[in-house]
Amino acid sequence: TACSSKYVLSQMHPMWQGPLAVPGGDRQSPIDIVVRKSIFDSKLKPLVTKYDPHTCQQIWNNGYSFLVEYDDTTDKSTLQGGPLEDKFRLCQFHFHWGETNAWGSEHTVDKKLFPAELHLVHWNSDKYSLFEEAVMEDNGLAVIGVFLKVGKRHEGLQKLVDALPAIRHKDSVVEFNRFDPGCLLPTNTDDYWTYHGSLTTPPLTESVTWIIMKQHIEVSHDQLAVFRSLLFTSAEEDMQKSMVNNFRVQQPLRGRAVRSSFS
Ligand SMILES: NS(=O)(=O)c1nnc(N(Cc2cn(-c3ccccc3)nn2)Cc2cn([C@@H]3O[C@H](CO)[C@@H](O)[C@H](O)[C@H]3O)nn2)s1
Ligand SMILES: [Zn+2]
Repeated sequence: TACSSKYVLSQMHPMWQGPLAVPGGDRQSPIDIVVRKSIFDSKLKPLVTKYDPHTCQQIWNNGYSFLVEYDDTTDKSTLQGGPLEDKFRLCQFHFHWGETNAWGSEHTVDKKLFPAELHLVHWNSDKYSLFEEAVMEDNGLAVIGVFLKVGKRHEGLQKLVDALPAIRHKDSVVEFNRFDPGCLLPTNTDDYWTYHGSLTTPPLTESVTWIIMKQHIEVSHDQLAVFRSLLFTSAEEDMQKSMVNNFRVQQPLRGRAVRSSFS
């Protein structure tokens, strides 16, 4: 019977059927970026990222995505500049993707969907001493979003892709070191959109300065297919569900301005 064989279903994870909008939330993410309504701000500076590959610690499947976690006990891997006043520490990066290449990103540009989106999560280490503190504050977090397109193979990503079979199930972890997240940024990091929003997974706190790169990166069809071989479910569960469509539905702009660093 179905319950005895471990067959794989690709379906919306209950989490994403969760709160469509946080009650009273007026700066929720993700959003559609309407290019012609974005406002050029000449005061926006280039991003300054200083990532130390040695602070990379582990890669794990948290049941929503897979996270590459960094040692954020010192200012070794940081982000500053751009729209930011303070220095922010990298704590992790992860991705969101679809079950096909037709969709998967959380943000869109003039409604254009991308097959996947990378998020590099940082917290304000000038003002707070722990992620848990920063995540509750207006200016606590900064997340860089990078769109992925299907094209040529991404050599830097392959090391990460090769580690995924070891973390197929929820809560599996493997040691992962010496990975430079800078290799996942596009060549041009001067052109971006920025707006004030929220985490796109619970607790959905409205503490994120979003920095969405205008330039995408390319990964191969096969590399994305390995993302889809991950499972939402743990090894013990009977019904294995493939980890796909792990993106949140888009949220109302509520009058927020989206600024661009380029005209
Ligand atoms: N789609 S996205 O908008 O970008 C993101 N969506 N969620 C993200 N994270 C998960 C998360 C955890 N918490 C949280 C809030 C209050 C108390 C405890 C945890 N909020 N968001 C970001 C994230 C943080 N972490 C790790 O959380 C630990 C505390 O649980 C902390 O000690 C580590 O330093 C840090 O790395 N993992 N993920 S991002
Ligand atoms: Zn994310």
